[in-house]
Amino acid sequence: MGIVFTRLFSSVFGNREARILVLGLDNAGKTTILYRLQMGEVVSTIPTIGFNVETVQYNNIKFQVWDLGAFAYWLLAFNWQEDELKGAVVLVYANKQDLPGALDDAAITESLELHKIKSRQWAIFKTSAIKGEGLFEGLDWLSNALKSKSS
Ligand SMILES: Nc1nc2c(ncn2[C@@H]2O[C@H](COP(=O)(O)OP(=O)(O)OP(=O)(O)O)[C@@H](O)[C@H]2O)c(=O)[nH]1
Ligand SMILES: [Mg+2]
Repeated sequence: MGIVFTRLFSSVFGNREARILVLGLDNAGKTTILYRLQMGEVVSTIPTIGFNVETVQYNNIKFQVWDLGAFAYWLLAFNWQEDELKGAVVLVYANKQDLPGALDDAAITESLELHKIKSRQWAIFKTSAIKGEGLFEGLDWLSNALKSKSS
């Protein structure tokens, strides 16, 4: 897995490429979000075994999205090097906002201690992958953050 993350983004014929590593608790909605972004539809999912890699083109940026199941995440944790994520920006989706009792963005910021991140750009967006809400707002932020870094 090591070589996969060596290049976070590069220019390809005027379009940019970025890699997104999707991390989250089991059942959080990672795979649903991935397919919602890619196809604009809700697909039924089963727990991810291994990983999914899909490409999402948005705002002139081609995002290669790595959605890891628990085992792939475990493998990665032992294999990745710090500098492979150097310069990475952090986008947090506070998903399942359509469910009663979902934590809002302020509560999640506090529990993940996002406010303590000083060395990277980060942002949090409330989303409902089922309803298709908030996801592209997050990608807008991400593409602007990547553009401002590389200009
Ligand atoms: N109500 C609600 N359900 C959601 C939302 N997003 C995902 N789900 C449901 O949550 C369940 C788990 O979604 P997945 O996308 O498989 O979650 P995952 O994070 O990929 O799970 P693992 O692969 O097991 O780590 C599925 O039944 C989804 O339909 C959401 O925004 N709202
Ligand atoms: Mg999954």
